[in-house]
Amino acid sequence: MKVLKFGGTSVGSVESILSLKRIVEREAQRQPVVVVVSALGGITDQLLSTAQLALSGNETWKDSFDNMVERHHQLIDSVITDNIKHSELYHKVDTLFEQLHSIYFGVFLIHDLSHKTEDTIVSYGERLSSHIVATLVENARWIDARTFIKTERKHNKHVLDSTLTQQLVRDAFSHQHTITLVPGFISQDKDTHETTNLGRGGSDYTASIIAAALDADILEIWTDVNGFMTADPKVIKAAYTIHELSYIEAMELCNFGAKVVYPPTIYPVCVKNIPIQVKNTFDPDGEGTIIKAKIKNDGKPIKGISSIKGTTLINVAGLSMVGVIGVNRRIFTALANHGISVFMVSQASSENSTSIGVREQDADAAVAVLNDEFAKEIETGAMFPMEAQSGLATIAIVGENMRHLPGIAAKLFETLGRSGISVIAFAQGSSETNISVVIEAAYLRKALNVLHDSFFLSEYKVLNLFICGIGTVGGKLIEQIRSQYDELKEHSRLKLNVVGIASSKHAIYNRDGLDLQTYREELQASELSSPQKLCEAVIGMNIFNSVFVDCTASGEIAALYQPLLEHNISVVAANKIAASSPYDEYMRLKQTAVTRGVKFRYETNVGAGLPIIGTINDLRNSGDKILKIEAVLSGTLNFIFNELTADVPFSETVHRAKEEGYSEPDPRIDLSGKDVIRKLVILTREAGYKAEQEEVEKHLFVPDEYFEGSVDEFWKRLPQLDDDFEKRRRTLEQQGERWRFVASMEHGKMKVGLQAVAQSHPFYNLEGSNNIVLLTTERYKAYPMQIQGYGAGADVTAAGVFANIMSIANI
Ligand SMILES: NC(=O)C1=CN([C@@H]2O[C@H](COP(=O)(O)OP(=O)(O)OC[C@H]3O[C@@H](n4cnc5c(N)ncnc54)[C@H](OP(=O)(O)O)[C@@H]3O)[C@@H](O)[C@H]2O)C=CC1
Ligand SMILES: N[C@@H](CC=O)C(=O)O
Repeated sequence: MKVLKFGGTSVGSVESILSLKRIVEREAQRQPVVVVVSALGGITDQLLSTAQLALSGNETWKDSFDNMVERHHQLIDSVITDNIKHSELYHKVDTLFEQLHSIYFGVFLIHDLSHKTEDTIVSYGERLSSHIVATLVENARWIDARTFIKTERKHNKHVLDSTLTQQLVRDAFSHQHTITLVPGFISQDKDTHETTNLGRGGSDYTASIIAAALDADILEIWTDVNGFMTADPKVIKAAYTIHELSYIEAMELCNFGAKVVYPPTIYPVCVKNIPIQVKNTFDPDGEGTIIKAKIKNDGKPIKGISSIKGTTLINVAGLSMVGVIGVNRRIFTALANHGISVFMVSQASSENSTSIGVREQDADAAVAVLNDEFAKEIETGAMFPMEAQSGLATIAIVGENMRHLPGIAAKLFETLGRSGISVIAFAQGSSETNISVVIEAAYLRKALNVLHDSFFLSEYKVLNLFICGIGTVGGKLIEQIRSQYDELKEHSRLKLNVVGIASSKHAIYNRDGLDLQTYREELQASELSSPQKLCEAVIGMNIFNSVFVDCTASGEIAALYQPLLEHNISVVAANKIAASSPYDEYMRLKQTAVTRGVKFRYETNVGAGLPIIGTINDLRNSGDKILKIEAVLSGTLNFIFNELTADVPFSETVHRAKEEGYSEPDPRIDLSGKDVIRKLVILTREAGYKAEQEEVEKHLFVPDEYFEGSVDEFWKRLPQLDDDFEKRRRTLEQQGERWRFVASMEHGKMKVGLQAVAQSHPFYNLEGSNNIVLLTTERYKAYPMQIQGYGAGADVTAAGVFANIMSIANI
C-alpha cells in the first residue's frame, strides 16, 4: 500500500485538486492508498490572522471569515458536479463553519485566545479540505486523524506519543479500504482529548506516521515543486532538482531550511526503510526526488546547500568554564526546560566559550534563561553576562560524499573568504555529512551563490559583470559578450551575466542580467547616476563573482577601484589612469587585490589586445630580468605618421585617428605624449622598477600651448600646425626616413620622443596603428623578444578586455 500526502497548493485550486483526483484514482487501481491532505493553501495563516482580528476586537474578522467560507464554497461549486454529493458536502462544510464562527465570536466577545482555542481554530483547515477531497475522489472513506494521532504534553509542547499512535493507526486501518482520506496536521491530546496539532507542516508528519505504522511500500509527498533542489531556487537561479537523496542527506537539508518536507517526517519512515518520493502535483510525470537508504554515488562532494536566515548566536563565556565539567549540560538542560531548541553548537577547545545558535524568535528568552542559570557565576565575575549577536544566517552544506574527503571545509572557507564573507561560527559533526557556518545575514544570497558555484552544483560558472563606459571599447565589448554568450555557456560552462552598465550620466542594474540588445534605450530612460552612486550600487548589490570593467578614461572611475577591490570585486581596466597613478597608489591596488583574493587586470593599458604586460610578468615569474624596453606604444601617433602625405595634412590625420577609434576620448592625451608616458610607466613598473610619470624624459613634437583651453578650441587651432608638419615631412621623405614616437627604458631610466628612423630600423615598417615592443632581457639579450600588432582600435581592445575577464573566470 501507498501513503500519499498532498500539500496546501495541491488542494488549493481547481486545477490542482483535479490533478490530485486523477493521481489518487489512478494509483488506487493498483493498490490501496491512504491520502493525507493539508488545508487549502493560505487557509492556516488566514485562520490564525482572523483569530487575531477577533481577539483585538476588530469587526473585520467577519469579512475574513466570510472570505474563507466563500473560497471553500467556490472550490466545491467548481469541482463537485453531482447534486446529491454537492449538498451533502455543503452540509458538512457549513456545519464546520458554523462551529468556527461561534468560536471566533467567543474570542471577539471575551477578548481571549488561549493556546487551546487557537489549536482548535487552526484544525478547521484540514478538517474542511479533507471533506472536500473525500467527496471529490471516487469511493473514498474519511477518517478523523484525531482518533489515532495522539499527543502528550512535554516541555510545554505537544509531542507525539508514538507507541500509542502506532497501535491506534493499525487498529483504524485494520479493515483495508481502497482509498482512505485523512486530514493531516491535526491530533488529539491523549489525556485531555483536546484538539492539538503536529506543528506547521505537520501533514507530512501525519503521512509518515501512518506509512510507518502500516508498513507502506512508499510514502509520496505531493507538493508544488519538483523535489529537493540543490539550493533555494528563489536565490540561486542555477539550482536544480536532486533526484536521489539518502535519509541522512534529506534530514540534514530539511532540518536546515529546505522547506520541501517537514523535518520530523523522515525519521518514522527511515527506521522502517520506507522510501519517500517527493513529486510535483503540477508535473505528475516529472522524476521528483526519491529519498531512500541506498542511493547511486554521483561523485559530487556535496548534494545541496540550505540555510536559515533568522539566526542568533549566544556566546556563553567565562574563565571559570575552563576544565569545569557540566557547564554544557547546564546550558542545554536550562534551554530544554524552557522549550528552546539549539540548532548549532560551537566550542573552542580552550573551553572558555561556547557559542550556541538559536532561532531569532527564541533569542531573548534564551538569553534570559542562561543569565538566570549562571546568575551566581556572573555575579562573582567567573562568567560574563550572555552576549547575543543577531542578524545572522546559518548555511549548511550537506552530502554523504563529504565523509573522509579532505579539503571540503578548506574549500568552504576559501570560497567565502574570497567573496569577502566572514565566518562568525562554524560546526561540523564527526558524521561529516553537514558543515554549518554562521555569517552575517546580509551576505546570505552571495554566500549561497558562490558556494553553489564552487562546489560544482551549478551547471554553469557565473561571472557577474559591471561594465562602465559604452563608447568605442565598452560598446564593442558588450557586442562581443552578446555574440559569445551562448558559445561560452554551452562549451565552457561559463555564464557571463552583465548585471550593471554605466555611461557618464546613467546607470542600470539587474542581478538577473541586463538585455544586451536594448541596454542603450534602457540607460537613456534611467535615472541620473554619478561615480559615487555607481560605487554604492555596485558594492550594495553584494553580488558574488563580480567584476567591474572600466572602459572609460575617467579619473573619477579609476578612483573607485580601491573601494571596489576592498569589497572583493575584481577590476578589469582599459583605463590607464590607475595603473599609471603614483607608485604607492598603484601598489596599494595590487596589494588589496592580493589580500582580498580578487584580481586587478589591465592588459589593454599597453598595446591594446597585444599580450605585453602578461608576457613581461611571465618572463619575470620564471626568473628572467627585463633590462631594456624599446617600443612604439601609440596606435594613434603611428597611424598619424603613416597617414601623413602631401595630400593629407596633419590635422586631418588626427581627425581620422579619432574616427577610427584609435585616439583617446581627448586626443590631446595622445598628441601630448601623455598616453605613451602612462604606458611606459606601466611597463617599467611591470618590469620591476619603481617608476613615476615625472621621471620620464620627454622630447615632444606639439607645442604646449596647443593643449591649453578646451577640446573644441584645440580642434579649431589644430590646422595651424599643418604647414610646419608638411615642411618637416618633405625633408624626412627626402632623407628616406619615417617618424616614430619611441618609448624606451633601460635599467629603469625612461624616455619618450619623436625619432626619425631609417629603413634599417626595426620600427621603420610599422604599418597603420600598429605597436611594437622589443624586450631585452637576460635570456633574450642578443636577439630581443619582439611583440608586434594592432596597438589600438575597438575590436582588438575589447577582445583584450574580454581576455582579462576570461582569465578571472579561470575556466
Ligand atoms: N580606443 C582604443 O584603441 C583603446 C582604448 N583604451 C582605453 O579605453 C578607455 C575607453 O576608450 P574609448 O572607448 O575609446 O573611449 P570613448 O570616449 O569612446 O568611451 C568612453 C566611455 O566612458 C564613459 N564615461 C566617461 N566618464 C564616465 C563616468 N564618469 N562614469 C561612467 N562612464 C563614463 C563615456 O560615457 P558617455 O557615453 O556618456 O560619454 C563613454 O561611454 C580609455 O581609457 C582608453 O585609454 C585602451 C586601449 C586601446
Ligand atoms: N589612444 C591609444 C589607444 C590605446 O591605448 C593609442 O592610440 O594607442
